[in-house]
Amino acid sequence: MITLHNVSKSFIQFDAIKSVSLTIKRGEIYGIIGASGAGKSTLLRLMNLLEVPDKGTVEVDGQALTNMKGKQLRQARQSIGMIFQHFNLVANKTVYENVAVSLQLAKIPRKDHRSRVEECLRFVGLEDYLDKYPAQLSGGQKQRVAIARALANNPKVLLCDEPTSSLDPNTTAEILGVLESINKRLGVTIVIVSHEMEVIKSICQRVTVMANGEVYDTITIEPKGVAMKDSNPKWFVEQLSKDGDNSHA
Ligand SMILES: Nc1ncnc2c1ncn2[C@@H]1O[C@H](COP(=O)(O)OP(=O)(O)OP(=O)(O)O)[C@@H](O)[C@H]1O
Repeated sequence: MITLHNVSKSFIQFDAIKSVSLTIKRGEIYGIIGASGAGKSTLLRLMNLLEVPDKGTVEVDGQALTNMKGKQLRQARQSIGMIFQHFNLVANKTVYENVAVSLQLAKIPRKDHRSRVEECLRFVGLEDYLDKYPAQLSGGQKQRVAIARALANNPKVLLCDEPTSSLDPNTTAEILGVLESINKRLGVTIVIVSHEMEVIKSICQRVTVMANGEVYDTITIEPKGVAMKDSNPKWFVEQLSKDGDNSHA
C-alpha cells in the first residue's frame, strides 16, 4: 500500500532520512518509533510528500507520488488523511466547519457537505457537537474532530503523527480505539508515529525502529503486544519487555 524506495531527505546539510526503504501492507496498522530526532515525523511526512524527498521514490496505493506535481498530487493526497499531536483545528471555525474544510478543498459540492460531515462526526461519537468551537472541547474531543476531518474524503491511508502524545492515558486508549475501528470497519491502512511503547504495543502489527535517520529494524508484534522477533534488536526487546511502562524511546 505504501512503498518507500531508497528515500533520502536533508535539511541544510543535515541528513534527516538516509536512504530508507520500507513497505507497508494494505490494511496494516504500522508503527514508527525511535528517539527524539531519529527522523520519525520526517519519514511520515515523506509518505504524503509534505516533505519532498531529495532522492528515492514514494508510492501509495499503486501511485508514484514522486512523479506527480500540482493538481495530480493534490488529488492523490485526498486518499491520504493525516492527524497531528496538536490536532491543528482552526480555532475560529465550528466543529462542522473544521470537518467541512476537507470537502471544500476536495471541491465536493456544498449540498453534499452536511450529510458527509454528520456521518464522519457520528463515526467519532461527536454528532452532537456540530456548533461547538475547538476551545469548548477536551483534548480527546479535539482529536476526534481532527480524525473526522481526516476521514471526510474517504482516505485509504491515515497518517498519525504522535496522535496521543498530548492526551492522558484514558483518552489515549479511547483514541486508539477509534483508530482501530477505522482500520477494521473502514479498511483504512494506518501509520502511527509515536515515542510511546505502550501505544505501539497496543495497536500496531509491525513497527519500524528509526535511529539517526535510518531503519534500525522492523519488528512484527503479536496480538497482545508480545514481540515476535524477526531479528533481535536488544534495545527494542528491552523496551517491549518493560511492563506497563510509559518511558520514552
Ligand atoms: N524543516 C526542517 N528544517 C530543518 N531541520 C529539520 C526540519 N524538520 C526536521 N528537521 C531535523 O531533522 C531531524 C529529524 O526530525 P524529525 O522531526 O523527523 O524527528 P522525530 O524522530 O520525529 O523527532 P521528535 O520525536 O522529537 O519529534 C531533527 O534533527 C530535526 O531537527
